[in-house]
Amino acid sequence: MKVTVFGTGYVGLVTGACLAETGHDVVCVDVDEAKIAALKEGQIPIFEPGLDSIVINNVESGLLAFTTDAESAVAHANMIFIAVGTPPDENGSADLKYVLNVARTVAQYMSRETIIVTKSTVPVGTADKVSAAVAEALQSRDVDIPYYVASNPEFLKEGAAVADFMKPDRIVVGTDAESVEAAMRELYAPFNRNHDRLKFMDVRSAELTKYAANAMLATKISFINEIANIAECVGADIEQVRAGIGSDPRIGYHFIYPGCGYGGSCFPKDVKALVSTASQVGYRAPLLEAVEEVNQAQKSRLFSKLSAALDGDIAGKTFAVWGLAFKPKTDDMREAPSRVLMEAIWAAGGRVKAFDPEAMNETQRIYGQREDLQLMGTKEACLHDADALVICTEWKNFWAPDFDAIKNSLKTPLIVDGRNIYNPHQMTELGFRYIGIGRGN
Ligand SMILES: NC(=O)c1ccc[n+]([C@@H]2O[C@H](COP(=O)([O-])OP(=O)(O)OC[C@H]3O[C@@H](n4cnc5c(N)ncnc54)[C@H](O)[C@@H]3O)[C@@H](O)[C@H]2O)c1
Ligand SMILES: O=c1ccn([C@@H]2O[C@H](COP(=O)(O)OP(=O)(O)O[C@H]3O[C@H](CO)[C@@H](O)[C@H](O)[C@H]3O)[C@@H](O)[C@H]2O)c(=O)[nH]1
Repeated sequence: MKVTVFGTGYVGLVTGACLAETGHDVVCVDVDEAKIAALKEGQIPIFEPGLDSIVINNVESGLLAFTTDAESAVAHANMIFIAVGTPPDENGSADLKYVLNVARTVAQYMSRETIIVTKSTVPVGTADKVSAAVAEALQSRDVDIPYYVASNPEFLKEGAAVADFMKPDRIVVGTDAESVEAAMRELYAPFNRNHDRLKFMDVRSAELTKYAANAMLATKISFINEIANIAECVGADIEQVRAGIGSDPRIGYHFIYPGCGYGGSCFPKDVKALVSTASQVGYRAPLLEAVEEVNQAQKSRLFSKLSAALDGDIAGKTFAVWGLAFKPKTDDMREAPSRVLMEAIWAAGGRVKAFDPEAMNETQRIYGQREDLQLMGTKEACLHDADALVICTEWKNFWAPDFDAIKNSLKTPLIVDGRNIYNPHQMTELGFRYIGIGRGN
């Protein structure tokens, strides 16, 4: 099938590349000229495992093309995906300006019956707004072209985006139109072979399903972080508690890893947006408000622990920071806990030597040159003459380091571990002062 995708970020690029990989004929369009120029050259603007090869192969085979020309992109297909950003506005609601701009652009150029599919994460009722924007633009052109607006929220995780898209747990489609259902079945047939993963529902339910999924996952994380904080106060080890509760299949092991708070471009903004949606219809959502509040506090705990371990004496000291991305296998630093930690260290007069396997360029882009931040080429290089090591992201490469070398390099053998990747007893035996999350210290 011919498909057009607006937006070449994490979702748009992965959607376009994965649809092309299964034989669809895809054009991806973006307003960012530099990004499109780079993609045309085979340069992938984000680090996402497996993405570069499917983009390059499908561009070569002619099934995937990139453009900034919206008119030709709309002419390419009568199934058009909107996969642009929905950042929070000043009230925490999702800002729909990019989504509605695309809707108007599509209406400006479309010449035949068109299915417009919202893949961006959008609040309940957005399909109606998209529909109204299209209707208005068509009216101002004085044309009457039939169109449908469907919802098809995306559930991929960064760092596993290609794998998630290729093997989805479910594909949610909100539509009331049988013809749209048939088109979506055809589009997703390659992803739907052994089990029927397609879940058709009404548009509002599809829009809410996306927020409900993210809010549920964020709730699990804030829940375990709160239990971790209680564990600290009562001298229990959250890792043993986690194993104890996760073995109950009603609870499960997924998304109950305690840490330094959830980050990324989705959970923080989507929980806030759902709280905002609820409040707009007169419902206060105290559980979701608490999920957000616990997470904010959790992100500050690494610095509090570091500062407490040094009796508040941060000024003039240097700290090795391992892991800058908000999670492993990505270079994305949006809402990353590492940023809260580093900014607190700097505010207190400390310095940072940092390493991340993929997010060094992104860190440089965000913070530029500053004399209290040194980006080091290896994790070992951060340690020399540092007053402590702080771990923000659980990259696999950090799990089994040479502990003797760490001890020899650090000025004091202090490790603050925001992801609980080491064994506290072993660390004590090795002579470290080891502070984890929810581990009785
Ligand atoms: N990042 C994720 O893991 C993820 C997963 C599921 C859902 N989502 C949702 O998907 C949406 C997109 O997220 P993302 O992370 O891919 O965003 P992103 O910021 O990485 O990319 C958005 C892209 O849209 C482009 N754009 C903006 N206006 C445009 C226009 N008028 N025409 C064409 N392109 C335009 C931007 O230039 C940018 O390249 C958001 O609603 C997000 O919540 C994200
Ligand atoms: O047990 C856990 C699991 C995750 N996290 C943190 O939670 C954040 C988000 O992680 P993850 O969900 O793996 O990454 P995202 O790429 O943000 O993906 C989420 O957000 C996407 C955008 O909406 C959705 O599509 C995905 O289904 C949803 O998992 C990261 O900071 C993780 O460190 C924890 O602290 N503990």
